[in-house]
Amino acid sequence: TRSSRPQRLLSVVKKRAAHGDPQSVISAIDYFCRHNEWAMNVGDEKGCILDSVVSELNPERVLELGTYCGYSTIRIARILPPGARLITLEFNPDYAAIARQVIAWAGLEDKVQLVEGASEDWIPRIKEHFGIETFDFVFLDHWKDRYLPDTKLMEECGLLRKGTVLLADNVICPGVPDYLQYVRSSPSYESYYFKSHLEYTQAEDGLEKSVFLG
Ligand SMILES: Nc1ncnc2c1ncn2CCOCCNC(=O)c1cc(-c2ccc(F)cc2)cc(O)c1O
Ligand SMILES: [Mg+2]
Repeated sequence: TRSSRPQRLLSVVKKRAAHGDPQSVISAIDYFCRHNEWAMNVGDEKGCILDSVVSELNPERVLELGTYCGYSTIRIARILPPGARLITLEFNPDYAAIARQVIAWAGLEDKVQLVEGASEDWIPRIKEHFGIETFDFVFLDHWKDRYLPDTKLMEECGLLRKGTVLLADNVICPGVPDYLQYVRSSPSYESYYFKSHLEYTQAEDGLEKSVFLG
């Protein structure tokens, strides 16, 4: 049967990117998705905004919701300080299997822990399972109707501290209206919208950066 889109992405990475070179993996994926076949990676334009938010924060403990093929996982992991750790949750086992190989090809497996399962099942177990108190940075890029309930769940589970930064992808396209309304009106968050475009297209999209105030 025909290969899957994630399988085609992995084969492009193995053919075009240098093993152990995260930037070449990022460039190979972006070239393929722009010129051959669109895929739902955060992409190069929003990816540069992601890079700037992460490098300004220098987070030690990072959570990513929604791994897909690991594109944003390696964008984040490649600029983390030594000793920093990224936990990424992926629901789809086929995506997870591809993401593990993409992360390994980039040589970043020591900084990344990929966990398979639904965010709502894993978020309440992160503290005791990973021995983590709170996260410094959370990247939301999973089911758009899970952004809000999972943010409230992270609050309830004490995974956020004063200053924790949430960065949400796709706040315009596909859109997360309930999440946006919450972080922009809640006194517990200071929010900022980075206007950009949907990956590899000219459609509007953007990232919402929200600082938890405790
Ligand atoms: N751990 C977990 N717990 C729960 N659920 C989980 C999970 N891990 C994964 N999932 C499942 C969902 O994963 C993928 C979510 N991402 C998107 O759907 C997405 C869609 C578009 C898009 C598509 C079509 C258009 F026309 C225009 C835009 C663009 C994007 O940038 C997107 O990120
Ligand atoms: Mg996305």
